[in-house]
Amino acid sequence: MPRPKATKVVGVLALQGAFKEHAELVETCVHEHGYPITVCEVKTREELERCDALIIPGGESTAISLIAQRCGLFEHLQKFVQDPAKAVWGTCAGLIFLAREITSDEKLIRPLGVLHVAVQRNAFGRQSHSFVAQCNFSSFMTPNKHTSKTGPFSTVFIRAPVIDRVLDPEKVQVLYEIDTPAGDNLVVAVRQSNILGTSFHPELADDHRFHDWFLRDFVIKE
Ligand SMILES: NC(=O)CC[C@H](N)C(=O)O
Repeated sequence: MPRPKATKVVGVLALQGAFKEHAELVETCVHEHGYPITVCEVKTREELERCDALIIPGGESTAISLIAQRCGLFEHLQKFVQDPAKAVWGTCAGLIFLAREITSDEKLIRPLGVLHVAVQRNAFGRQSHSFVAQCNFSSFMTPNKHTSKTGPFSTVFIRAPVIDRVLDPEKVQVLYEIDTPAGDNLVVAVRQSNILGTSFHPELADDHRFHDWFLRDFVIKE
């Protein structure tokens, strides 16, 4: 069935990881604000080709990369993420998969290489070192004037990477850093034009403000 012209298709790469949670939060935003958006899971080239935007979820970057190569999707994903007309968001393993360089275990994973950053996997330690930080994203996240929720965002970090180095500061904007007890500032969110990368998992919070901002600023561009 032909879709109305203005409708955008947001795909969630569904090879491995927390793709259902992302799709649910996109649905919640669409339901609440009536955006002209449909969401679909992406496992094949045909599904990818229908999309205007792609979310690459957290999970295991080695698995996502391997499955993408084995099922023949890797080259199509590479082409998609390099297209400036497409919106792209990688969370956690998705960020690693988008990166140009991986500074740890680099032989295990072939990244898409589009985001001009070097990332370090598992930068905060093991699964048991997972944590939730209260982050205030108001410096970059334009508020939705139709929602009343404000204040810090409960931000989930699970075996999260950090952005060790920005390889091209002209292209990549640092959006957010967190402070460690040791006094370091670690980069955990960046933007490169139409591409967003976050170390953390907004899809695991009971809060859809991050998804709502991505849909407004990257997909609909209102
Ligand atoms: N929560 C996550 O996505 C973890 C990412 C995982 N540490 C990896 O390297 O892929």
